[in-house]
Amino acid sequence: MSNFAIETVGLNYNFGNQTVVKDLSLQVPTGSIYGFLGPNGAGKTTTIKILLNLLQSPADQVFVFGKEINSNRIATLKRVGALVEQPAIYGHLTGKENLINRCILLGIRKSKSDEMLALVGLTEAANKKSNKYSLGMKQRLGIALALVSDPELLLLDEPTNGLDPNGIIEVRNLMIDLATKHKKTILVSSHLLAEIERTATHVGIINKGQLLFQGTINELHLLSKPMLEIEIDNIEHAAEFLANSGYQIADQTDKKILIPYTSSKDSGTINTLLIQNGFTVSSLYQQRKDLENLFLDITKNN
Ligand SMILES: Nc1ncnc2c1ncn2[C@@H]1O[C@H](COP(=O)(O)OP(=O)(O)OP(=O)(O)O)[C@@H](O)[C@H]1O
Repeated sequence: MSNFAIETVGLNYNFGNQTVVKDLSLQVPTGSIYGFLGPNGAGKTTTIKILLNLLQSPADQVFVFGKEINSNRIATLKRVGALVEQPAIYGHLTGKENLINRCILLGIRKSKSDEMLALVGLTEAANKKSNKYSLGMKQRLGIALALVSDPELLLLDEPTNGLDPNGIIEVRNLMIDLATKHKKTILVSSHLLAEIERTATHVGIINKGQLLFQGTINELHLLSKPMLEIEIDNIEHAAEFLANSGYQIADQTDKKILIPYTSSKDSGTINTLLIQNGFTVSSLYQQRKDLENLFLDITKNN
């Protein structure tokens, strides 16, 4: 049996004469949180719709749980839950009523609704009309609806899009819980590198329908080394001092010096060293890369 919950083999997909997915070979390990990262229009939603057989792929290019999707549609999709675009919620019903509705539709005992509410942290809001829910609560209800059938695999298309910081944290923690405590495999799409870095164990990066990188989150970090950004006075002397102390200067502006980030302990040591030698350090932090910089790193490394 394949170790991949999802495997695509040279997948191609066109809308008319526009090719939106090109030779895409995804490998999503069972039990992973796979961050599917790419800018708007990269082809993420199209790929997710293909994985759900909402768009039909050519034969023998998409395998879910090791089975070809087109010829095993019903059996495979029974094991998959999804949240694509807006969650299908009846606003005039409470969260619990929405879930009971789904249980009835799927022929599942109604008491499952309480388990799902607890799982996504909505027990207290169970009897509130869902149109009174915050966006984060609505997303969590959407995920609960996708979980009613107890799927092994969850496909979440930009689940934190449009959420406030609290909502983002709620959804993020829920994904981590589902993967670690409930052993779900999760494919989650996003256009934000920082978002994926906080949850994913594995990453696939797509641009213009093509896979640029695929690997573990650690492999991604090796490829795209984080930097320590030091804002400091007397910049020329500080850079010279750091270089003489054995640190590699990766970049320098008139206010900041960048050196490769190693650990928070090393950052502390550098801070102490600079202060003891008479420099004033205004800030010192690990620079976060955005997707654009990551693309540059990947292209350089290839
Ligand atoms: N139904 C459709 N008909 C024609 N073209 C489409 C259709 N759906 C998507 N596209 C085009 O396919 C390309 C990929 O879109 P897709 O929605 O898959 O990207 P995405 O990575 O999910 O981006 P976003 O985050 O903006 O949704 C885009 O150029 C889009 O305009």
